[in-house]
Amino acid sequence: MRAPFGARLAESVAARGRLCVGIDPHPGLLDAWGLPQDVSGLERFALTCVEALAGEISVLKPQSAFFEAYGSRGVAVLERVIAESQAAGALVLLDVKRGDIGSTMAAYAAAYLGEGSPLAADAVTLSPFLGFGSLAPAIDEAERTGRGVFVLALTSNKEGASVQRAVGDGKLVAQTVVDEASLRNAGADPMGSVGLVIGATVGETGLDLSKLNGPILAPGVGAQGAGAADLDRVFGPMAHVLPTSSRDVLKHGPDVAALRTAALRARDELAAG
Ligand SMILES: O=C(O)c1cc(=O)[nH]c(=O)n1[C@@H]1O[C@H](COP(=O)(O)O)[C@@H](O)[C@H]1O
Repeated sequence: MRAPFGARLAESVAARGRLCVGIDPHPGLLDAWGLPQDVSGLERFALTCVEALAGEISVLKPQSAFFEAYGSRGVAVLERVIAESQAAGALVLLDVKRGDIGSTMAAYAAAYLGEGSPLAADAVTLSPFLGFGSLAPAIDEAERTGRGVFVLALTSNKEGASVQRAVGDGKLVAQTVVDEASLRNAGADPMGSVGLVIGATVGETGLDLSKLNGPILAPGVGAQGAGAADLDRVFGPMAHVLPTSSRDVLKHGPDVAALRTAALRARDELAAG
């Protein structure tokens, strides 16, 4: 039986440092790497990332859409990315941003978090905007299988604020997401397995994160403009913040050594102060 995701993440970050690298095979990056825009190019791109990063970086985050764009053969590449990254010791956070009514959410949970599913990762990204409670089947399944979830709270894009900073029941919608996640994580040691996504670009969060007891994925560093100073400004000395960067690291490929060096440099620059 797998240990809970929160414990596995804490252990991985202690050993490998706090950085998640996104595997986002943008068509423009395939071009820049001199690869064809077909399944063979996708496969070469993604497996080069795994070779360069999976033995060193604590979390890899493949973005599902870039694989789905190539149909079933692209999804087969995603399955290999998940399996080979895990075999090399990295945790895999599958970025699918799912959210649905509870009965179908259970089907997504089986696909991405269920034991024996070829697409099961260590954790997935979820969207709570059908109501946090609609995510219960996925959170329950993650808890059953030692996996985790990262729920969108304050996203890095500027359009997110119109929904996430809206006030309902006297508090920010994003605070409701924080509070629900905190309830699920209460009492877990060293932390729970229900993470949040809060962009490093969001400035003052206006959120009380003191009871979260879970990890925070912080996208927006690098290509979206945020850096180490922004992480400090947004999160202060909070524990369990996991910055994530995709294009700013990936642009250093296709050379395996150069890609690895760029990732390690980003990890060191973004290390907790
Ligand atoms: O959930 C995410 O990963 C995510 C949430 C968010 O608020 N903002 C955000 O950029 N992301 C993802 O993080 C990655 C950022 O990529 P770069 O901008 O190239 O570093 C993309 O895969 C986004 O989909």
